[in-house]
Amino acid sequence: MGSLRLTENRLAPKAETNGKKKNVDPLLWVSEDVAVQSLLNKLIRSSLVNTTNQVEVLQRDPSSPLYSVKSFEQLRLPQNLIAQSQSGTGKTAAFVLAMLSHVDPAQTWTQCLCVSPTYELALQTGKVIEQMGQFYPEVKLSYAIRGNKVERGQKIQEHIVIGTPGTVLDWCHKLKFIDPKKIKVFVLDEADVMIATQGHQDQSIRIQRLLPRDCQMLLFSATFEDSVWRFAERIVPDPNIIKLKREEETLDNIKQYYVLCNSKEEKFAALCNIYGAITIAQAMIFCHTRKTAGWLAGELSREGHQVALLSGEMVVEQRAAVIERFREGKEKVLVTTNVCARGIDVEQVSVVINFDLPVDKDGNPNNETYLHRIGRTGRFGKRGLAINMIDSKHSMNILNKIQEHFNKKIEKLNTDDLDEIEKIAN
Ligand SMILES: Nc1ncnc2c1ncn2[C@@H]1O[C@H](COP(=O)(O)OP(=O)(O)OP(=O)(O)O)[C@@H](O)[C@H]1O
Repeated sequence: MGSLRLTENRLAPKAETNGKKKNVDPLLWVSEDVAVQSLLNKLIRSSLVNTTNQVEVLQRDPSSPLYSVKSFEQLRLPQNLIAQSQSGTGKTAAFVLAMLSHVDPAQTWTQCLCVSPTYELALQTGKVIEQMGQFYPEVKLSYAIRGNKVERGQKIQEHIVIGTPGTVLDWCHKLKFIDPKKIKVFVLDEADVMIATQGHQDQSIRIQRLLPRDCQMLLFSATFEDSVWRFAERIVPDPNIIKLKREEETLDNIKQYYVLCNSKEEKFAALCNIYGAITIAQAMIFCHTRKTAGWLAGELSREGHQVALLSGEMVVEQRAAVIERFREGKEKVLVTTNVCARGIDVEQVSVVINFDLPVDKDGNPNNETYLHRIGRTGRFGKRGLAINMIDSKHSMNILNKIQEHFNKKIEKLNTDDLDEIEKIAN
């Protein structure tokens, strides 16, 4: 039968059945009881039932969805989720699967929307949707990104649309390529930056307001500042929450070091010193401004090192081409700004260098960006190395604050000891 009797006292295991002794695992009983109670609570909270009696009646009715369910999850109701998980742990696969499992390929309109903060990330996530979707060939995907032209007056027939917030909003609202009322799943990737950045926030919320009330909302990121959590919980109705403790945010497989220098030039000399060691695999070097990134890439090239430069002022197609070359291993070192700090997944990156530490517009440490930057290495359990270059008392202070924030020691590294660096980089 499989139905549950929710009013029974299930805390006390029955010791006998038909007069015979039965071995009962008390833990199983307790956990079943918790599940039953949780199911009842959630059904009442969701206004699906009002009383325990009503549940009992429904559970006796074979035509009711409650007839055989043992948990709330088995009802397969769309559940909203705000989920935090460390960098490189597979959040993309999780939300791609959620989208694929909700698509009805017989309906030729967009049913799932995924919004990413950058063009590069939208392309990368689109590739994952294509790869995972190859086992579901009827499901079609479209990219709502700059440059992807759709004829006016048309409706998008693809089931899943991935894009950047401005273009997704245009497609749903101004251009009406998508009917937002038919969306079943809405994903905000890198949700904290989508919420914390003013422009992205306006666009994301305007998209969300166009969606039907029962649309499932999934918000994912490796980091959520406290104020962003509060905001996310306000905009997502009745969310399930997966939250990391602060000390769980940093990954032990990424070893963190700092190098002490006195100036930008000394940092450059130290970088040249370790260049051979860090290019055993691939490396990403982060700078605070486009100007520094351009300068550093130029200086490294003059020293005879082959590097690629990716920064925000390049047109998006150029940026996508640079990432592609880096992903294919044609370039070993990528000098970049925060435009690449989040989400970019290149398995072979074994070293991340913060040529400048990440700071916000007031010069305070940007802990979230630090975590995302170093998370470009150590993907899915691999080992990684993060090196922070310090050139002043001020930057040492910032590093100390980052250490305190994550409660994680960042060790001093001697750049003359190449053997040590090679050992770590390997
Ligand atoms: N179940 C799995 N088995 C093996 N590899 C996996 C699995 N799930 C994900 N991966 C791989 O792990 C890598 C990291 O995954 P992904 O990019 O989704 O991480 P993420 O959690 O979104 O990270 P970030 O916070 O940096 O965006 C990818 O290369 C992906 O292919």
